[in-house]
This record gives sequence, C-alpha cells and structure tokens, in this order.
Amino acid sequence: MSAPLLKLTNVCKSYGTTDVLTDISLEVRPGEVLCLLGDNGAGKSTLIKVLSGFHEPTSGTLEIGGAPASFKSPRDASAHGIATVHQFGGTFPLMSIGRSFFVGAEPTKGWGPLKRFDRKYAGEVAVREMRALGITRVTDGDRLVGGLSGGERQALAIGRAVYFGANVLILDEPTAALGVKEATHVLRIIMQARQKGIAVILVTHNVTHAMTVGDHFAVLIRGALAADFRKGERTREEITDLMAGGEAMAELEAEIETYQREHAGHVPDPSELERRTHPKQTG
Ligand SMILES: Nc1ncnc2c1ncn2[C@@H]1O[C@H](COP(=O)(O)OP(=O)(O)OP(=O)(O)O)[C@@H](O)[C@H]1O
Repeated sequence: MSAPLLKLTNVCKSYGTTDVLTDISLEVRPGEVLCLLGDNGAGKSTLIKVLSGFHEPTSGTLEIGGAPASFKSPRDASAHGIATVHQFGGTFPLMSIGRSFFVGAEPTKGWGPLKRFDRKYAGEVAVREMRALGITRVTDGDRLVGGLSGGERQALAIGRAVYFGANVLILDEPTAALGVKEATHVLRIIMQARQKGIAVILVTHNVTHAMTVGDHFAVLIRGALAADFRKGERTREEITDLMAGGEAMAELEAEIETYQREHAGHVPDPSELERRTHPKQTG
C-alpha cells in the first residue's frame, strides 16, 4: 500500500470553549476515496475547513506526503495540492465557463498595455476539460455558469481542480442536490480522479453513494472519530445505523420498552418520553 498523501494526527478544533473536533487521526492515500460520514453537526465541515486552510487546528498535526504541513490560509492549502469543491461547485453564476475555470490564474494574450484576458483559450480549455469528464453537452466556454446543471457545475469545479494539479480533492456533498442520473455522473468523475492517483475525500450523507465509490470510511459522531474502516469491513446496515446515530435510536427503543413494561403495554406519548429523558427541563 502506498504512503499516505495526507495524514492527520490527533487533530482537535475548538471555537472558544466549544470543542468541535476531538483527536481526529486519519490518513488518505493516492488513488483512494475516503468517505467522511456523519450526521448534521458531527463536525464534517469543520474538518474540511481545517484541511482546506480556512481554520488552523487548535492542536494536532497535518502531514502532506510525509512532511509536516501547516496552513495559514486556503491559498497555503492549495499550494500543497489540496483543492476543495463545495456543494454547488463554488463557481460564480454570472461568470462565463472559461473565466470561472481560470479565475485567479487568467491566461492572457497580447503584450504591455494590450495584454488582456484570453477569452477564447480559456473557454476552449474549460470545455475540453469538462468533455474529458464526460460532459459533452457544454460546447461553448462563453456560456454563463448559472445556466449549467448541478452536475455540470461539479464537473467544471472538479475539472478545474484536476487541471491545476490537485493531488487531494475534497468534495463537500457533491451529489446532495442532484438527481439520480447526474449524481451517478459525478460518482463516475470521482472514480476518474481516483484512477489518476488523486486522493479524494468525499463528504456525504448518502450511504449508497459512499459505498459505491469509497475505499475507506470515517464516521464522525459529535466531533470524534466513531468508526474508521475499509471497504467490505461493515455492512450497509451497520454504516446506516452509525450515521443515523444508531446509539440514539437504541436508547429511544429501550425507553419505550421500559415504559411499556411499567404501563401494561401502553405506548408512551412523546411528551411523556421527553419528561423521562429530560426531567429538569420539562418539570
Ligand atoms: N464558528 C463556530 N463557533 C462555534 N461552534 C461552531 C462553529 N462552527 C461550527 N460550530 C459547531 O460545531 C459543530 C460541528 O459543526 P459542523 O458544521 O462542522 O458539522 P457538520 O458535520 O458539517 O454538519 P452538517 O452536516 O449539518 O453540515 C456544530 O455543533 C456547530 O454548531
């Protein structure tokens, strides 16, 4: 197995006195898809912010390709080959496809005072890179990003990250807002990135999508790593249970059973369960 491209050791992140991430140790290797799973508020976005240089960890270390790394800004993370693509592709709806592809690194033509943005070249490259990812319906780089479908926007953002040399690609809920066909296309694009040797970190709530493309799975619960396993080591039911807070459901079932035992089989109403679970708040 190849050496980790990205390694986190005991990473903690607190906002003031609130501990949001506790002792996260994870590795992701070239050509591997790590699925980061967890319920709302589990700390996934915070972990992404740490990895993409938006926040520094409160403690713990990061290594890239075996060397210690610390990011003071997103630019720093990107200089280390880490690219993050957000749910809606993070692109600008009123920009052309070509300009959006090259934003911050615009190709130019002409010299001196005549130097200007090379719109034609930018559009051609953007269309070509999207085509390489299987997007064949976009043929005009001057079209506005706002007119692209969700899947096409993801392809544009992923194509851009790959073109500019990302070796760690973080995808934040890339399929969440997409229909089945488009989501499948985005999953194919993820597999293409994986084949190129890119390490992909896929944040998703969708167990089916995770199980389709994932090699390695990490489940966060309340900011801690509740499970870290490889493909085939857990069943779909076990993963779903972990993600849906199986623990909380088991507690609720136990409470209902206790109530029924004490009350001759009657089903408790929700306010009764709430009173038993939080006696102080409900008086
Ligand atoms: N700036 C902040 N200050 C204080 N607490 C924060 C801050 N940002 C996030 N949190 C808290 O940290 C916890 C984890 O949040 P985070 O957004 O990382 O979760 P998540 O797993 O990405 O959730 P979701 O799936 O809903 O996006 C939440 O309880 C959230 O309220």
